[in-house]
Amino acid sequence: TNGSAPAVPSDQYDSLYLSPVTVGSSTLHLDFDTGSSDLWVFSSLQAQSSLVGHDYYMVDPAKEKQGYTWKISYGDGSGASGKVYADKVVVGGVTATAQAVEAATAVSAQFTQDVDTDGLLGLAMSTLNTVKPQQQKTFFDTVLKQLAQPLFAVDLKYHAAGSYDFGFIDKSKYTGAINYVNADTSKGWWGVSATAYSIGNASTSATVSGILDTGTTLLYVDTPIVKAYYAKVKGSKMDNTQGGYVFPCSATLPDFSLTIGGVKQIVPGKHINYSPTSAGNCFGGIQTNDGIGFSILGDIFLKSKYVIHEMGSTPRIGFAQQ
Ligand SMILES: Cc1c(C=O)c(-c2nnc3c4c(C[n+]5cc6c(C)n(C)c(C)c6c(Cl)n5)n(C)c(C)c4cnn23)c(C)n1C
Repeated sequence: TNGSAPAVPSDQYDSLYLSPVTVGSSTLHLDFDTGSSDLWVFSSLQAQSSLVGHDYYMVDPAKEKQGYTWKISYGDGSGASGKVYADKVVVGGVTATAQAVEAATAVSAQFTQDVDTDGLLGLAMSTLNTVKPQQQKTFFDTVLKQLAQPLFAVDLKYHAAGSYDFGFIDKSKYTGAINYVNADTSKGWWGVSATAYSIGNASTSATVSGILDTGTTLLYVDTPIVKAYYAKVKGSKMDNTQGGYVFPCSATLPDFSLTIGGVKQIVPGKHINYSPTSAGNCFGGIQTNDGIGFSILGDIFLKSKYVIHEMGSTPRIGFAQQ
């Protein structure tokens, strides 16, 4: 089988993308996250006050995996925890009959406030799943054998609805060749490395090691690269109150690229204006990875590409131009 689900921006800045998923008998809107490996949902186990505005999973005690718990924290400091159920999960017509569904008993304020997101669906390696006493499989791992091809493809778009394809490559979603590189899955993520970056049409050799992460809004790279980029943006500055580089919203932003597998993967300058700040500037889509330890190729990087994640005998990543 194969299937496709839409990926709809949750707000006008593409802060995150939401996809409809049937969990048990409810349809929830989940944030598909290639940077984590838990499928967790808002649930009837939470206080009613936490559920206002959310769709949520009505737990069925008969489906509980007794004694199983989960607890996850994310790069922005948010987190959630709860209990585990085995239930039917359907994404774009692809069905997992007994998928581990992690029902929240507690979620951090960032999630309660974001009333559109009913949970996350992890698409990294199952080795990062947080369920105890026994790690559970991601949705992709659960359905892998039934897929026509062992892959999913990510088609996030700039200020528009894209899609996630499971089990097939949709030729209508990209132009030109697909450029494949081996993925480094040793740390549980979809890891890639670049051998150069370019700002405008000036290219510089550098090793950039990072992970593809649909769950992260921005593009986080090494500080010297970030400084070199904003040196080309008139009026840009590091604004500690905003927590990153900002610039006048009227500034012209140069294109940025990372060379992966010998091919320049270009991020159009337009995509690097993330959103206006409260202080009348605009917040940059490229920010420093200080404190993270590696680069994170988030939505700002992904939304100009069609990215195939193939879990074959050797995991591979394929990049194509949208
Ligand atoms: C190391 C790292 C990250 C690693 O991932 C990261 C990050 N970047 N976007 C997100 C996340 C998101 C996406 N997300 C980003 C948002 C931004 C930038 N803004 C202003 C809002 C309102 C957002 C919402 Cl609701 N949601 N979600 C839903 C979760 C659980 C995230 C966790 N971390 N995260 C940051 C900020 N940092 C430093």
